[in-house]
Amino acid sequence: MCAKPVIGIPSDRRIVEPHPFHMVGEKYISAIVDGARSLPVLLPALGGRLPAGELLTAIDGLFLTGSPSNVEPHHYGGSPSRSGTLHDPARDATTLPLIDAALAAGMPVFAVCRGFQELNVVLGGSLHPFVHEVPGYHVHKENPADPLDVQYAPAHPVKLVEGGLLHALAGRGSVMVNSLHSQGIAQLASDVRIEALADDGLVEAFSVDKYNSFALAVQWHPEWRVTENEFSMAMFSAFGDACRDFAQRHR
Ligand SMILES: N[C@@H](CCC(=O)NCCCC(=O)O)C(=O)O
Repeated sequence: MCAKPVIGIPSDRRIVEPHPFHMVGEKYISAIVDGARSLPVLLPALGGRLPAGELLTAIDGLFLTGSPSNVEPHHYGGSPSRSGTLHDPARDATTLPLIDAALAAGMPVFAVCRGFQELNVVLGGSLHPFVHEVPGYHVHKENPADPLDVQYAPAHPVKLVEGGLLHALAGRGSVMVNSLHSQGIAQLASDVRIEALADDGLVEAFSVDKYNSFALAVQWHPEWRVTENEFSMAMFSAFGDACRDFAQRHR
């Protein structure tokens, strides 16, 4: 039986008074175990203290999670954030170079929510910090006062673009997705394939073909109760298979 691929999950750096911790939400870890059928390895948010090339030698795939923190706007030429915006510079300093190196190495990459936004920034795109304040766009963020089951419940449909990976995995042209984000794509990166659009026209998923590997980013949260959602399981299973193939070719 072939060994399971090892999938790196970069951590957030958060202060649990008075100490800094590096952490990943359990639902992301579970989705790699149960959906991708792979071994999750949490990567510390140490930035340049652990060069991206070194980290990549230990993994067969890269999974970028969501986070309440925003990518700092200086990474995409954006205006300074409003005061009180939560940032995580240690995560930015870790994930942005790591994504670039993983793509260049042809390593499979799967990105969710903040991870979706990071991938767009790495590939030259930009973000709206408050997409609901942009004329024409709907409110895409959750109500944090709601119970988690409500926050992560299906919130709006997305149109899956025919000929794309998600359309093939879903076997249909539209799915309902959850929605827990304030930021959204302003300028979509170049050389990517739009995979899904919200009914207000916001890009909700894209893939990257030019590196001849699995590189998929979605704005919603397929990790939420992954085993209960056939489409989510199909995404994580396809990602795990791509990582398995990468491991066999590179280990
Ligand atoms: N901060 C960004 C990204 C939002 C995001 O990832 N939300 C999920 C946080 C909780 C979780 O990990 O599920 C934005 O506001 O757009």
